[in-house]
Amino acid sequence: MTKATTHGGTGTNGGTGTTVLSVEHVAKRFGAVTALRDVNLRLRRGEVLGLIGDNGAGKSTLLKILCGFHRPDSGRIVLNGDEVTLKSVEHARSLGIDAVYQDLALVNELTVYHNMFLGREKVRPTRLLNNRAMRRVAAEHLRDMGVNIPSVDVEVAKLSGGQRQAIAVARSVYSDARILLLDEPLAAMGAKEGALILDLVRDLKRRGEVSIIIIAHNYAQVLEVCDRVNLLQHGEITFDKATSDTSLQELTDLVVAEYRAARGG
Ligand SMILES: Nc1ncnc2c1ncn2[C@@H]1O[C@H](COP(=O)(O)OP(=O)(O)OP(=O)(O)O)[C@@H](O)[C@H]1O
Repeated sequence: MTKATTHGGTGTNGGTGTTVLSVEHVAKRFGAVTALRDVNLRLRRGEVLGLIGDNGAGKSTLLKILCGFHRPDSGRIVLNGDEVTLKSVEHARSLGIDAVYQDLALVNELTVYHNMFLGREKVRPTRLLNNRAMRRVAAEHLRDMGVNIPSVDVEVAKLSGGQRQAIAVARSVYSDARILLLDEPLAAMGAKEGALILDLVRDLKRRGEVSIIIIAHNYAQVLEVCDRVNLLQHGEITFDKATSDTSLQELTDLVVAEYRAARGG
């Protein structure tokens, strides 16, 4: 397939956003497996970037590099104009990059408000907050973000997958995350739950403070919520367009072409 990568092109998210994060020639191998060959990607301020690609294309590996979990073998990561070496998940978080995974790292047995503060003490000291204050702050923040849950006193285990996901996203935003990485946030969710997350992403987009990379397999949802879409194929970004310049048909055709090429047809 012809590469259509146009990094830094216009026509995305108004075309004016400052680049907050760039990935330059990033490669990563796991033993004999080359997960990422030569990835180049840009994320602009306030932008929602959809990352699509077949199973095993390297999407999760890329996100894990960006959240400090994996180190790239080569290449550069530039954050707000400065090259950074992300040493750990905590380090990336301290720089404002936070990932929300399917398993979410919420503690099911704890209440919503405890979870809101869990493990985030380094970012925003909460030692001085007593339980009552934590409940109040958590409730205010969730309300402010439009996350509707019955009460911050309920155990996370009692909430739906969509509500749990929303709390994990709200927690990242509360911890001052400026770049959110969402790995298949809509997978295994019903239409109603998925809509909750899509609404939350739209709301964050409206505020314009947070930039988001979202891995998704449902192209219709990608087109609905993202400003731009990048396709990762065999460890490289091979397609980069504003969602307004592409279509469900084009994205589907790309993936079908890849499938046919892999089958030798
Ligand atoms: N920790 C690891 N050790 C060895 N190989 C790995 C590891 N993580 C990923 N890989 C391999 O790297 C390649 C890319 O995997 P990755 O999970 O990044 O793909 P993906 O695009 O997220 O796929 P999916 O959509 O199925 O989640 C695959 O071949 C995978 O088996």
